[in-house]
Amino acid sequence: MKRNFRGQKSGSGNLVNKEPIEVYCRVKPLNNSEESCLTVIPPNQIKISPPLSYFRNGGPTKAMLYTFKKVYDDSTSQKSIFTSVALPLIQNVLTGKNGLIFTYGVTGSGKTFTMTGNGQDGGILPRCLDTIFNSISSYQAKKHIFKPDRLNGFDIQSEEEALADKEQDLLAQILSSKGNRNKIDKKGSEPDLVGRVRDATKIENIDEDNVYAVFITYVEIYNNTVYDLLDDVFEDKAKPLQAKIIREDASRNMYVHAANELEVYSTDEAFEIYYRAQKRKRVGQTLLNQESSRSHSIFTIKVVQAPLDEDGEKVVTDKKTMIISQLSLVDLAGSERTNRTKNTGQRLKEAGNINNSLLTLRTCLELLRENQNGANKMIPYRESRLTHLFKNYFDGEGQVTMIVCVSQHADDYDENLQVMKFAEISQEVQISCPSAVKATTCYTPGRRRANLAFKEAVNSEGLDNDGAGDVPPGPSEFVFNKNFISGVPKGLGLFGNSFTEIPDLRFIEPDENGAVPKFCNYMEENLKKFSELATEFQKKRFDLRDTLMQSERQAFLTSQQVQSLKSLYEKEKEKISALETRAMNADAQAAKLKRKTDEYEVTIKKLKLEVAEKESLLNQNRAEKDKVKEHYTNKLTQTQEKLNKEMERKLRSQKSALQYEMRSKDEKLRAVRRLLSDENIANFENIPGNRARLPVDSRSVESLMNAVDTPKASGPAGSVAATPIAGTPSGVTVRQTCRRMGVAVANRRHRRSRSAGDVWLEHKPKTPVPLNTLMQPTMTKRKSVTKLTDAKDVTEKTSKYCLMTQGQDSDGDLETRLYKGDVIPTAGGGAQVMFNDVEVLKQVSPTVSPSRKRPDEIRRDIEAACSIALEGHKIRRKNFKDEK
Ligand SMILES: Nc1ncnc2c1ncn2[C@@H]1O[C@H](COP(=O)(O)OP(=O)(O)OP(=O)(O)O)[C@@H](O)[C@H]1O
Repeated sequence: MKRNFRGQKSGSGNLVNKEPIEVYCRVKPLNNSEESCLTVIPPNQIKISPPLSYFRNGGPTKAMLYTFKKVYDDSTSQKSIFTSVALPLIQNVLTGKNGLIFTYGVTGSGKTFTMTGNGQDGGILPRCLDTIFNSISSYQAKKHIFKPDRLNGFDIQSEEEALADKEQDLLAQILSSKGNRNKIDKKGSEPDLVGRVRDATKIENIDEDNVYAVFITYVEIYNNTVYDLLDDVFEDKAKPLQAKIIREDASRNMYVHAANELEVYSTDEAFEIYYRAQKRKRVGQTLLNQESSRSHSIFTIKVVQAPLDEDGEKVVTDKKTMIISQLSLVDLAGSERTNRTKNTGQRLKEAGNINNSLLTLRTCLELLRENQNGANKMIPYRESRLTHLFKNYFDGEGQVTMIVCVSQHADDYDENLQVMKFAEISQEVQISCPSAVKATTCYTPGRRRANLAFKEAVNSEGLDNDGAGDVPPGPSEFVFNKNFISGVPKGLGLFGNSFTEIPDLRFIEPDENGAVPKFCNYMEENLKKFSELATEFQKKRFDLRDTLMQSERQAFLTSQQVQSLKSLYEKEKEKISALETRAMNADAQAAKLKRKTDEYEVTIKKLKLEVAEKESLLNQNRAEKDKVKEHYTNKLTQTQEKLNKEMERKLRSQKSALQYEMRSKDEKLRAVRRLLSDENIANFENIPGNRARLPVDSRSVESLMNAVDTPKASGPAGSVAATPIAGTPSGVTVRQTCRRMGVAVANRRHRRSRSAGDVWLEHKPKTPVPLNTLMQPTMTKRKSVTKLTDAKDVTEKTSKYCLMTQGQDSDGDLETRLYKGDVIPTAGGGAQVMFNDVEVLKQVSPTVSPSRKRPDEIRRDIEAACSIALEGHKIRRKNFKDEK
């Protein structure tokens, strides 16, 4: 049964347990007295301390402790590393399990040394080969029994086919001028090979009833491209190197397509090939390593085994019984820091690719670790050829072991820390391990040994192959019959049926019955036929071979096409799934956006409705307002009209009342005048000397009133001449009466002394408007009254009289008038005022244009002023009467 990685996992259900990646650490010895940054704490710990320069530069000072499965100090031999790290994996490989060993570390830390070593002290790789061949040497299949099918599988050929292939191989080797790639030419061997110290380790207990064959492949991943190091193209410098592709076989195992798989029969043969290929490996000189690997190299040892038949003689050609397992030995290129290697150009590009692929490896392991903790992330194996090729291992198709190589050099401190972190991650990754595979056959175990024992017995006792004859021949008898034919080699037996009937001849000496001539005839006839048949067979064989080759080519091409289609399909599938995911995301986003849009639309609708409602409300309000406005405007107009009419009516009535009043006042005044002229003047004149003392220009309130009331009057009172009062700036005129009769006469003799200064009687309205103006009348000594109630106010001490009126002028501005006059005591003990000055204080609004006062307004003002003055006059008259 052909066992393959995937088949083991899914088909047989052999996955029993999970094991973490085994991580070992090897410390490279220091040169001379360099400063070390590592301390090995046996058996499995390592302490990394920052070098002294870090302390000096103020860097981290903490030492870090890392634990591995085992730590090997700088004195550990190659042999002991091989024994504890690689030997278990070889045991696994021989029992059908796969294994992967890779060395990881910074450049120059000893990865290649650990993997390959040198002739005197071989590394893991030569020791693995030695051990495998030591273990299977007694059970090796003849060469070409197993033939690679170039699709990561093997075919089992019959011995004849294997022989034919061998012949062809030899012929090709002879014909090829370039020599034989498998030929071991001791003369041309590597110096390492000549004095090579072999490892004598041998694994016991392998299945003896199987035959084994070993195949090797050797590829490198350089700048993320896979090259076959066993490719003959390398010999021909003119031909460009062929990049190989990584494919998945029918059982979903990854392999390098069209990479040479060479069958090796011994360690020497394997080494010859390995060293020749090793020369092809990209190695370069850097500051940190004279021979620095610029590529990841993968040396794979495939062990193919198939059981022997029931006789323990020949290989069972059923492919299903075949077991294929492999051990991959990976020497990773070292991680590099450009600032240390100072690489440029091609070396820099290589370093970039190396670091990228190592980073992908690290990412894959990190994600694997996360996934086993419950995450479900996609592992980006395809991002690098390295991880892509080992996908199966990480998916649980074999045991994975890592050797972390570290250099103690203080300069490597930083990089060692990174390596340690990677190692820590790796150790936490659990990988499913398939159990040992055993071919399930119905044959008896130990048949090889039994067969061998039988053969030995035959040889020693001279027994016939079939063990017995029908008629045992006598000592001098030779029997030629069917039984004899069955003992003929297979090549002849094949044609047994084509030959003439076998005569049953018995040769007895002497030849009495002429058996010899008969036998000779028979042999001649059959020889002729045999040669004819042989020619025909050969022809048919070649035909068949051609047909087979053609069909194989066809099949190969078809499978290639299928593979490329498959990979295309896979890519497309991936693309489609990515697009689907994107589409789903986009759908989800679109749905989200649609939901939002719907929500917004609903909100907009709501808001629109609200706006419409508010607008209609606003319109209603506006209409109502307009209505109200119109209503009130109408009302206002009506009211205004009404008021106007009312006012006009009132005005008219007031006017008429006023006129009536004026008339009655005039009447009264006239009556007073008459009275005065009839009574007082008569009395006054009766007082001697009075008439003579009457001043010519004396002015009385009465005359003032007359002047205002009847500007042009010329009645019985006598003629009036308008004379401006001297010193009155405003041009206020007072009428000088011609008549002396009835006028209060100022008694100049009684004028009060002015030495003490004038005493003013300020007669002002009850509530004067505060003027706050600078133009205030100068009245140092004054007495302010709002009403003349007491005659003493005028008669005693007062020498000046000032009457203040306030009102609006025609422009609506405030106008204050100060009528000033001298208080002149009258002869009767009273007093009269002689107005000699009018001051007008006007408060003008700058916004209102001035307009002239109408004469009737002026008249009214004077009237008002005079009525106030009259009051005083009345009082005086009364006092006068009282006195009398
Ligand atoms: N354990 C060791 N004992 C003795 N010499 C060693 C040991 N490890 C490494 N060396 C030596 O150190 C040098 C560098 O080692 P090696 O080439 O194996 O490093 P590397 O890690 O493979 O470097 P790169 O990644 O650049 O290929 C070699 O000369 C090698 O012989």
